[in-house]
Amino acid sequence: MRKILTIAGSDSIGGAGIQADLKTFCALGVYGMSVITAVTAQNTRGVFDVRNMDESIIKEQIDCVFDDTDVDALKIGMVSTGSIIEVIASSLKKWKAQNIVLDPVMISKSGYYLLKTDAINVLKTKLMPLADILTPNIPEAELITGIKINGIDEMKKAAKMMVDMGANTVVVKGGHLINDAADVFYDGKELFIMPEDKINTKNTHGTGCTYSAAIASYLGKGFSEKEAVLNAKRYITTAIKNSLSIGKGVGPLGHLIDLYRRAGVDY
Ligand SMILES: Nc1ncnc2c1ncn2[C@@H]1O[C@H](COP(=O)(O)OP(=O)(O)O)[C@@H](O)[C@H]1O
Ligand SMILES: Cc1ncc(COP(=O)(O)O)c(N)n1
Repeated sequence: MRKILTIAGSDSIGGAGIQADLKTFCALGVYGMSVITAVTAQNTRGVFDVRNMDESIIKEQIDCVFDDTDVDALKIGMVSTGSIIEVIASSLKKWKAQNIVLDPVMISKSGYYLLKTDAINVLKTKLMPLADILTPNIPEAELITGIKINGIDEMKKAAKMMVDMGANTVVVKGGHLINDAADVFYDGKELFIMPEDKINTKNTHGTGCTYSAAIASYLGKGFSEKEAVLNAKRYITTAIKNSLSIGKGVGPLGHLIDLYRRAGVDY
């Protein structure tokens, strides 16, 4: 069985972060492992408090995992501060980690700053070059590149800019577009659009987390970057179509293993 690691924050309501990632790993038939960077007190209505783990326990969690077993792929989600980013970057280099997906989580759907603004530069210089695939949403791509993104043309431009800045493959996610949910893939050579209609639901808590966890799962199973992203796009679309009206706000996605089998999602 392929072994996939998530390095991310905990979400008490179970829709985003570590919890979304482990549910995705389970549904996609891979073995999930976790390094917790922060504990958030949040629900479907918002993030109410955050405690970052200290750097030493983050480093020790990473060392414990890599010292004990191979890691076929990993994803990085919420990393709040520059010093947390630095410890993760140096640990991943030390263990020669491969198949790294970086979801540059910055602001939650409810508007909470999960990454300190002064840490964006550290993320750009220390983590972006280590990642095989970077998956910013539109506001994150705007903060990384400094350009305003209103549609597909600017998503393409931003993807190219991020590759020029040292990213390897970039997927700019279009979940924040008004009437569309197309994503842009660019690996420095091939650029293509993954078209998708916008699903009419308010329950999209943890879409970015789930998508990056699915990409990591498929990379770990040995799919090419392009195939991993295309398969993950089918997974996230199915999970949003089957999202759950749990809680009083933005509800979570449906990670139901039988559902993906029935939808023909490739294991
Ligand atoms: N309402 C929706 N209908 C269909 N796909 C969506 C919808 N919302 C988000 N997505 C898709 O979910 C994935 C995550 O995107 P996004 O929501 O932009 O990420 P984030 O959670 O980081 O803001 C992308 O593939 C995006 O196109
Ligand atoms: C621990 C954690 N990680 C990531 C997100 C982003 O998810 P979303 O953009 O759906 O709020 C979150 N809310 N909480």
